[in-house]
Amino acid sequence: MDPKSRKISNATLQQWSPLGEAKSKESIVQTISQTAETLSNAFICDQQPEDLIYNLFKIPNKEEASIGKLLSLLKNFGLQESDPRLKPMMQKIRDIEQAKEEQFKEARDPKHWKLGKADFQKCISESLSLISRTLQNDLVVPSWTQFCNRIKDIYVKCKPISDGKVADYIPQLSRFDPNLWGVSICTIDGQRASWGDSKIPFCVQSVSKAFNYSLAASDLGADMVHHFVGQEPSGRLFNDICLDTNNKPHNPMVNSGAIIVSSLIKNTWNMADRFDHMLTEYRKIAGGEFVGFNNAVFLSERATADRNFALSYYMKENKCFPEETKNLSEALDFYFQLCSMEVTCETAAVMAATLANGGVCPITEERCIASRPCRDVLSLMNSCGMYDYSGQFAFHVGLPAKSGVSGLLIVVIPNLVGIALWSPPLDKMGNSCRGVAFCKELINNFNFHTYDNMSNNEAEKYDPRKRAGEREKDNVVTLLFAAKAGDLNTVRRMYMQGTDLQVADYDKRTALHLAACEGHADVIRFLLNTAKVRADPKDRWNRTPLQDAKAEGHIACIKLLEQSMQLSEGHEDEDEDNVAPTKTESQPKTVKKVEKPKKYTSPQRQTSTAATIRSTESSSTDTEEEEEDFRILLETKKKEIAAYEKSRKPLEGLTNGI
Ligand SMILES: NC(=O)CC[C@H](N)C(=O)O
Repeated sequence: MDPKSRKISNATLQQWSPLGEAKSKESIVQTISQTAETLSNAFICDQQPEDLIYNLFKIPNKEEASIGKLLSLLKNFGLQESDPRLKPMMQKIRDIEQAKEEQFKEARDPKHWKLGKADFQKCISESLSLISRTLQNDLVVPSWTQFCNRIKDIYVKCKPISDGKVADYIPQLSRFDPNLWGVSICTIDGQRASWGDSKIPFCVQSVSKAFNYSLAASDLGADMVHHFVGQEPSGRLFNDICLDTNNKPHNPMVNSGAIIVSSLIKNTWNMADRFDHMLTEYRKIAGGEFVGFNNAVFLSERATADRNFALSYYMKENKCFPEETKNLSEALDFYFQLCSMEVTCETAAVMAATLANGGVCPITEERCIASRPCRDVLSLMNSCGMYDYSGQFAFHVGLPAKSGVSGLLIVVIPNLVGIALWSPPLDKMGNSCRGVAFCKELINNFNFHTYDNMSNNEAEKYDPRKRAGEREKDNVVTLLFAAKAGDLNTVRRMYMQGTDLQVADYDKRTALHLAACEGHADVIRFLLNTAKVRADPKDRWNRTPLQDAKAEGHIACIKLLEQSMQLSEGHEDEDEDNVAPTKTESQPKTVKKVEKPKKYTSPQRQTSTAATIRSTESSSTDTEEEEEDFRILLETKKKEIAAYEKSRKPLEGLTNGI
């Protein structure tokens, strides 16, 4: 993709204008594009990436570059200063700043950190790959600001929802304010953003089931885990006392399965080491973000867990536990501890992004979950993650998700982003009401549903992965193939969606060219009469659709194109006069004699000699009557167009209708 076509947001450009002399938007974009292009081909250019980046942020007429501007650019693409991949750079900046403060005895404004070339390059050296990718706009969501604005709109739209009830069967949970509402996102490239109550800690509760299963399966293997737990949705409430037909828990996402899965984790270790192990693993999945433990919730849940004890004794009776489980209270304590792990929305988004990223944490690039368990947990989240709402969620949202009674709901868009939603009020299935509403609205706006990406999909939803040029490129490709195939419905749909039907590919070929080449008169008629495209676009070889039609001998297409070209010539005459036609002027003008087309043989467009002869012959076989009829039709249509221009009402006859 030509780097010049990569969009740099205005916000980013605004950031840069104070770089010494006021740089025009074009010159900044030019510099970034040149840098991006060179960075993407660094291996073939003589400049080192560090030099390129230094020059990009260099302050004119000074031997310094602004590291502050670099940081604000990274921020515009969603990369946080706290990102572990930027920590070495941030540490070096602080060390240099500290040394300078000591030297100059003055506090310096961090926003405009100016560093000499050696210091600047020392700072960026350990984060070079991420910085280069960002400058090449090569992150998974290139238009970050636009994407975030759309997510924020959905967050705002869901805020007034007041359905649901805060869980109270665990007393500590019931103390949360029902108005709390937080949203955080993290892409597989570590681009992050948050809205609302995203920094307030809360317990993961059943969301832990997804990560416990992932870690157990990574450690023991899927087959071992599924010797004890099934993969079928239960269709029942998350804490129902029931087993499947094999007398096993239905799946790891309901309480029965989760209790058994947690009893499989490091079950020969002592309780303290088991807990430490899981806290460490959770923190790895979270990329070092906050993961705590809420002892009050743990104690409160343990003291009110009759249902889970009853369920566990029922499973003990059915020999569901591994033989290593000797003490049911300890087994349940461990399960309750994992449910009482504390996170924030921001943490949970990184954890969800680790699942979206195939088990590798996006902000540390550390593998935390093996690939197969990551695939398996997403399958189970897709089929069982929302309890007995899972079927409807898969239908309406079509994404892997896991909910918990604290009001947390994580959603995973594989290979793109992890989303954490938190709002305590729950529906009767135990899912966050605002969270579920957000997911439905997300699918209304983005093509994230598993089956939104079918070919010939008619829904025009936003895909944040697309670069601006790619979206246009898609339209061109779709339109030209439709015109070539004579697929008028697709051409009509794209017209209805506001696509410019005059778009051309890199050979400057348009839909009209393709339709003329293939003889699709109905498509030509629609393009000319309804979409009002220019009748005479010229491709790279200076060839018009009329010449294509004649080269291929498509008579009907020739007539339509000649008629339209003459109409527009006549129209241009009127425009040239630029005066309202007076009574005498409205008299029919003599129609210019249409030049017989010259024979066309372009190296790229060798047409068969027969077709060429046919087209030349066909234009000479027109009878005088036909030409007279044609002239009369021409004059009638000219008058109708003049009247239409005045009345701006739909024109009968000429339009193809939609
Ligand atoms: N759905 C949930 O979040 C339930 C978790 C809770 N700890 C329980 O076992 O009931």
